[in-house]
Amino acid sequence: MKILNVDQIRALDQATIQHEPIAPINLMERAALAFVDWFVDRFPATTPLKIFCGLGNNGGDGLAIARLLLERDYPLEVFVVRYAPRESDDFMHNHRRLKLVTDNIRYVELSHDIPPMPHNEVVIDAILGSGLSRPAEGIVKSAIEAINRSPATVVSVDIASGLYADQPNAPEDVIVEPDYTVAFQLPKLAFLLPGNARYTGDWQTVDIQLHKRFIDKAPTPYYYTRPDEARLLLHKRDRYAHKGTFGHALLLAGSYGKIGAAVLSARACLRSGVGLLTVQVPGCGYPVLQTAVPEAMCRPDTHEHVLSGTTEVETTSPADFTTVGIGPGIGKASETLAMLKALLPTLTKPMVIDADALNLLGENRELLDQLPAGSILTPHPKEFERLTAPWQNDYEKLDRLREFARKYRVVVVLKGAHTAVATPEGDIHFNATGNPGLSTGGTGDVLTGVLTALLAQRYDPVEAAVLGVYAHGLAGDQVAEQRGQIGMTATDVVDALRWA
Ligand SMILES: NC(=O)C1=CN([C@@H]2O[C@H](COP(=O)(O)OP(=O)(O)OC[C@H]3O[C@@H](n4cnc5c(N)ncnc54)[C@H](OP(=O)(O)O)[C@@H]3O)[C@@H](O)[C@H]2O)[C@@H](O)CC1
Ligand SMILES: [K+]
Repeated sequence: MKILNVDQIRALDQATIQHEPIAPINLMERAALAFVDWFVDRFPATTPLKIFCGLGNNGGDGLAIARLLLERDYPLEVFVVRYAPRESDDFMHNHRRLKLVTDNIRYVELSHDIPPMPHNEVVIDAILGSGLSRPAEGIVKSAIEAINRSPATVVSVDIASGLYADQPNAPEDVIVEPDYTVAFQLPKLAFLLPGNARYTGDWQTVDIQLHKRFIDKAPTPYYYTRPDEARLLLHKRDRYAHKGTFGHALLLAGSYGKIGAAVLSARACLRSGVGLLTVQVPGCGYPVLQTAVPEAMCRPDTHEHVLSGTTEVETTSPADFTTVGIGPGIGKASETLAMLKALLPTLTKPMVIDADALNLLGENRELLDQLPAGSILTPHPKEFERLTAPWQNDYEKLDRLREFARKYRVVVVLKGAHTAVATPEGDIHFNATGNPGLSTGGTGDVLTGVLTALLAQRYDPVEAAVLGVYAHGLAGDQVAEQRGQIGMTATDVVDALRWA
C-alpha cells in the first residue's frame, strides 16, 4: 500500500472527482459514511458525542458525520471552531444540511465557548485535516488543549488536528492526542514515525474508493505492507523439493555468556524453512548448541570464549554456504573484528548482519564498502546512529536511512514500532505487525535467524526483509494475544512463527 504526500493526496482527490466522476460533496459524503461505518461498530448509539469541526474540508467531514450519526440516534452536539472568516464550499453545504436537522450547533470563538468533555463522552476531532499549513494558534490551539486535557475518548477524523501529514512538527506545536485516528484510504507518513505515537493513537484506514489508477501511478518512496501483500511474498514449496533446495546457511553467533543468542537465532532459522543450518559458536558454546538445537550442525570456533573465525572440525569456507548470518551475541573482541575483516572480502552473496557485527562496522566504517550487495542489516535506532550520525527528527532519520541503503546497496531493517525496511533503490516499506512486547532480549536474534533462513531459500533480499519482519511481528502479536505483552519471551516468538 502506497503512502502519498499531501500534494499527492490533494491531486488524488481531484483525480477521483474528475475521472470517476463524482461531485466533491458526494466524495465528502462517502468519506463521512466510511467513518460512520467504522464508528458505529465500536461505540453504541447511546454514547454522548461532541463533534468539533474546523472550517475546511475536515470540518465539512465532521458536519456530515454529525448528520449521519444523528440519523442513527446518537445524542450529539456540534462545535464549530470559528478561527477565520472563510469556510470551504463543502463545509458550507454540509452546514446548511445539518442546520435543517438540528439546533445543536454551537460556535467556539473564545475559550469560554469550549465545553467540558467528561469521561463518558466521545469527542470527534474534525478541526484540521491534511490541509494544515501552519501551527495551531488562538482558539484552535485552545480547543486542542482542552480536548487533550479532557478525560473523554477522542477519535480524529483523517488525522489528528495540528499534526502535519508528511513533515516534522515543531516541539512546541499543539496537536490533538487521540485514542483513535480514522484515516481516509491511505495512511499518512506521519503515522509511521515513532515520535508521533501520541498523535495517532490506534490508527486505521477506511476505504473511500479514491481513484485507483492515480494511486498506482503516483511515484513515492514510501510503502506500508498490508498483511495480504506480505503473504503474497511467500514462496510456494515445490513437491519435488529436497533440503538442498532451501539452502545451507551458516550462522556466526554467540560469545561466553551469550550462547543463548546463538540458540535463539538457530531455532528461528530452522523454524523459517532453511534446508540445512551450520552454527559456528565459540568453543564454550558447543555442548549448549548441540543439546539445545539438535537439528543444527555445530562447528566450534578454536577460541573458547569468542568467535575468531577459525575452526578445526570443518573446512567449508563461509563463501560456500548459500548465505551467512552474523552478529547475535558475538561481542566486539579484537579476534571477532579480525574475523569480520577477513570474512567480508570473501563473500559475494547477500548476508545478514546484526547486533555487535553492526557495532563493529560502525567503529570500522571502511568495512561498509565491502558488504555484499543486497545484504540485510538489522539495526535498532541506536545501532543505526552508530553507522551514520545523529538526527534531529524522524523525517531526517528516514532520509538518512534511504541515503545509507542506496549508498551501500544494502537493505536496512530499522527496528522499532512499524519497523522500516529501506531498499537499495531508496524506498522504505513500513511493517504493520508487532507490539511493544517484542522489546525484550533475544527477539532481535530471532529476526536474524528468520532473515538468514529466507536468504538461504533464495528470496530476493528486499522481499526477504519485508516478509521476515512481517512474520516476526505477527508471531509477536500471536504470543501477546495468548499471554499478554508483558509475559512474552523470544523463545515464545520462535515457537509462534507460522508460514502459511
Ligand atoms: N483526501 C481526500 O481525498 C479527501 C479528503 N477529505 C477531507 O479533506 C481534508 C482536507 O481538507 P482541506 O484541504 O480543506 O484541509 P483542512 O485541514 O480541513 O483545512 C484547511 C483550511 O484550514 C486552514 N488552516 C491550515 N492550517 C491552519 C491552522 N493551523 N489554523 C487555522 N487554519 C488553518 C487552511 O488555510 P490556508 O492554508 O488556506 O491559509 C485551510 O483554509 C482531509 O483531511 C479530509 O478530512 C474528504 O472530505 C474527502 C476525500
Ligand atoms: K482532524
